[in-house]
Amino acid sequence: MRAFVVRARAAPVDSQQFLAGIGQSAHTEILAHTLMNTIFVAQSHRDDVVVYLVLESTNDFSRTICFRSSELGHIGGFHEQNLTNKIAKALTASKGMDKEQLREVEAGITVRTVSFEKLVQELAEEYQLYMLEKKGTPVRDIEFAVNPCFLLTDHIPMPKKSFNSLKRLGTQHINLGPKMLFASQCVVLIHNELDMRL
Ligand SMILES: C[S@@+](CC[C@H](N)C(=O)[O-])C[C@H]1O[C@@H](n2cnc3c(N)ncnc32)[C@H](O)[C@@H]1O
Repeated sequence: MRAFVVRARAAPVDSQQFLAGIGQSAHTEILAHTLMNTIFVAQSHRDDVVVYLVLESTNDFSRTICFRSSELGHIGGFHEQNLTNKIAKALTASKGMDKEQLREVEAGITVRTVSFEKLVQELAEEYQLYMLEKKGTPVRDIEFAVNPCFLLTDHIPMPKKSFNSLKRLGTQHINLGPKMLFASQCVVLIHNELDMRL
């Protein structure tokens, strides 16, 4: 299984604010673009992918929306509006949830009030964590674990204090080349790198 976690520090957990953030300083469209490129390929979708979107602009709890590609029903297309609406639907479903609760949204989509830190602690039990980072080891020198989990951010960098906890979880750092890329571009390169090694 390939897992991807996008830590969206600027993304509001209120569905209306989330939608209003498209093309604005919150750049919530990043989540739709990354979701598209992690799950979909031409005329099909990958069936071995789990994507966690962690939205952190909140007055109560972060919202972690999970998409399991193998369980998704017909989700109505991969265009940005459809994907942002799926995210907004999950946020609406999460209204009023207490800490660390989970709700089913629709087939293959759940929402949890769980923080990034807690999520990666859980994932580290099942996956080898890889943080996408300009200062990391060149991707072609990395020997990937069977179950890799890739950690990315939106346009706001990972806070320094997360580096220590990620280090304790054995996180490796990966560089994808000299250009600073969008998260949605990183996931394409990662998939390709893994596909080429199959
Ligand atoms: C637009 S970048 C984030 C930019 C952010 N201002 C920063 O300085 O980290 C989105 C995500 O892609 C990752 N990323 C972008 N280019 C990369 C590269 N060449 N190698 C590895 N990760 C990269 C970043 O680490 C981040 O997780």
